[in-house]
Amino acid sequence: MSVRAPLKPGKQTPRRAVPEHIARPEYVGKSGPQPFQGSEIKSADVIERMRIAGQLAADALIEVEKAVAPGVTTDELDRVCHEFLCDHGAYPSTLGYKGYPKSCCTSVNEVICHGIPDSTVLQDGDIVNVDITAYLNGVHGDNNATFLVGDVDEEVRLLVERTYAATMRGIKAVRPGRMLNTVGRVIESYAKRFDYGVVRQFTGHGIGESFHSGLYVPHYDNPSLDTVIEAGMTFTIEPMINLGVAEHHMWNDGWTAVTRDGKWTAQFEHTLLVTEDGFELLTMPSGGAPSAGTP
Ligand SMILES: COc1cccc(Cn2ccc3cc(C(=O)NO)cnc32)c1
Ligand SMILES: [Co+2]
Ligand SMILES: [Co+2]
Ligand SMILES: [Co+2]
Repeated sequence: MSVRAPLKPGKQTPRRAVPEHIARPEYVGKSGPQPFQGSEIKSADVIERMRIAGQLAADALIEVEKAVAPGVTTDELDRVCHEFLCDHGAYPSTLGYKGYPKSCCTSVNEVICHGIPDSTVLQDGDIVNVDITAYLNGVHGDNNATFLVGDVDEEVRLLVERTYAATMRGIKAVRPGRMLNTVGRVIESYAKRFDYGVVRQFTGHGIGESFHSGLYVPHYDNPSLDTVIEAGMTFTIEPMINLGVAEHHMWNDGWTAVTRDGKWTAQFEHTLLVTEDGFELLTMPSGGAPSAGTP
């Protein structure tokens, strides 16, 4: 296995501008918590708008995937994401969200989530998760994928492949009337086959006119979760699965979570709608084939 030194924060570029005509989410320019007021059951109109925002977020992820290569900085990935979303009239939801400074999250190797794009240069053998949320016509679409950078070790490649498989197993368990805990139970039981750590601190979430609603979607078995899945709900499933322990610690940038033991981690995310007989993925690209990790 190529010995890659542990990651350290790089240098950040100044905040990117968003054209004035592009509508901002309610939290931009505001500090402090923005309490969620909506309903978890979305109207047909919100759902239709989420289909469009979700497809754009998925297309943005594919555009960024094309830029992933050894020698490319994570800030370059942020530029590609930012320009793609703005060119299509969307606001990058993470920019200014709780003060977050960039238009996507780029989480390399042992970074679990919320890695900040910077001067970090991707190296052959790395993995990088890119998390993109598009805000368009008043609604958010949130997705992420973990990409291989050049030639990745078998153990790490298997982690990525199995994390995608675990994500899809969790998604396929969604249907109205089921307990929401079913999602976490199937994800965790699959990950445990390989002795992987399933992150507990960060969960999936309700999403729609708000980036995060009050709904939490754990990716582990939590028998005390008494939420029943209902048609019309829209939420993300975004498990973070580690080669080693599930625990994390935070960098002192206040955003970046890394694995406690320094072992590498992978993640995939979709935004989905609960339908009368199951689910509909809202973050499918316009070209049809979803982004990386799909064997
Ligand atoms: C204040 O504390 C924190 C710490 C970390 C992150 C943030 C805020 N934030 C920034 C980007 C981001 C993305 C998601 C997301 O759902 N990805 O799938 C969630 N939160 C996010 C705040
Ligand atoms: Co996330
Ligand atoms: Co996301
Ligand atoms: Co999310």
